[in-house]
Amino acid sequence: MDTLDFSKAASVMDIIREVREKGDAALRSYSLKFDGVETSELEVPASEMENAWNGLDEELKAALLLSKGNIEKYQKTIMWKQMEKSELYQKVHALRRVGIYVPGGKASYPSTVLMTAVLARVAGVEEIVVVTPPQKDGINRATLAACYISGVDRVFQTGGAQAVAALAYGTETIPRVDKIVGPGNQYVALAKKLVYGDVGIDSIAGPSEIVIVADHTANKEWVALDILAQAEHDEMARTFLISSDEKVLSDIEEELMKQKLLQPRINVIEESLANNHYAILTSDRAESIGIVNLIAGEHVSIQTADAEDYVDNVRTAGAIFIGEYSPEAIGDYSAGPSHVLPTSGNARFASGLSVNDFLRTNSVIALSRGTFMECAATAVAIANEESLAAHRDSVSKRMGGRA
Ligand SMILES: NC(=O)c1ccc[n+]([C@@H]2O[C@H](COP(=O)([O-])OP(=O)(O)OC[C@H]3O[C@@H](n4cnc5c(N)ncnc54)[C@H](O)[C@@H]3O)[C@@H](O)[C@H]2O)c1
Ligand SMILES: N[C@H](CO)Cc1c[nH]c[nH+]1
Ligand SMILES: [Zn+2]
Repeated sequence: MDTLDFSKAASVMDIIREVREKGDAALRSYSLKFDGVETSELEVPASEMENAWNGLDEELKAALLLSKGNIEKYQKTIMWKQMEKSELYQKVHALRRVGIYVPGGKASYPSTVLMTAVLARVAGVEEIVVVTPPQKDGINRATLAACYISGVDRVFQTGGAQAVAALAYGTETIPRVDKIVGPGNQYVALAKKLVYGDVGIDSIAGPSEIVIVADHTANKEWVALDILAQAEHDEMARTFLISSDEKVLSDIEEELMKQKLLQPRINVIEESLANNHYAILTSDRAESIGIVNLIAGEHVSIQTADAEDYVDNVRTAGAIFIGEYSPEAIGDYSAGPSHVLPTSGNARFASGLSVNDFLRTNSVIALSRGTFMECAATAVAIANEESLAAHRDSVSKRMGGRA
């Protein structure tokens, strides 16, 4: 399901062009325009990261460290391994410099720092640069503290499409990176799409989404809160509730209307629910699974008696949360896998961010004469078919060996 708003693409293109032409001056002027903040200094001094960490209360410090530990543990288990050298093998390299977009428009996201920078560190990236929107009272303390414990090298206060352009092309102050990762709103997502090719990107991780399948065994209050937890991110956040039981749908919808009134971010929630919430009645389990796969949502949460059975059938999801004790919010903060996940149907072809996004590979071809001879005649035949005589001769001359 395509949900990027392309009517914004022209203005995003203008922003990118302006940053390429005017560099830091353009960043300052956009910060004033979109964030209402004067940014005479674009870089946050490294000492502020350490000070922020030292000033954090002990409970939050412990929480961030535990989350970091779980992220590291999980990412180490899934990291590509270096193959043994042989005649044909694949070599794994860490990227040299990466840029991380940490959102900061409607909320602060220290968790996103952990869910991105820790992965880059595990991969062995040499330099990690963070960009995040400027704030009137300075960058959020917990975000800076998370940068400190995650091993971020430099933090710049600039957000939106302009920050993505700065990372893609470099400015006087912000270094050009090899790859940009991290989630953001529509402007960020469109900018990443536009600069791709000049720089690597992870995937389009835009406004949050959840697809919940529930049956009569689901706890309606918990499900309602799971819906609200995504709706509170953004007016554009999309939430889907699927059930083959009409009463389950109506009970949960009723609970949702009650629960939303207790939420401090009610304004964002109401707009998100009004425009982007769907309650879908299906005829049976098979139809529910079909719809889940069609939506290809960022998060799929299964809260049914037979939740385990869904794992093999749900093929398109950023991440799958099985059972009532795997709420999506636990994945946002502390389970281990990154919460940076593909949105807008991108789960049809993209995966969630992992340590392997910070690696690249190249194949190595180091043939002995014997192995060369095994494939030489094939190469000559195909080169002839392609009428590429120099290719043919490059192989055939070697077939006779050195004089
Ligand atoms: N998919 C994921 O993995 C994931 C994870 C965390 C957050 N998110 C999503 O990230 C998003 C964060 O959005 P946010 O808005 O809070 O922060 P953000 O940092 O993504 O966007 C804020 C920036 O948007 C730019 N902007 C705002 N209005 C603009 C305009 N009219 N024209 C041009 N630029 C404009 C400004 O530069 C501002 O600094 C949410 O949609 C949330 O759901 C997704
Ligand atoms: N649910 C978001 C991804 O869509 C990630 C997040 C960060 N903090 C809270 N939630
Ligand atoms: Zn969330």
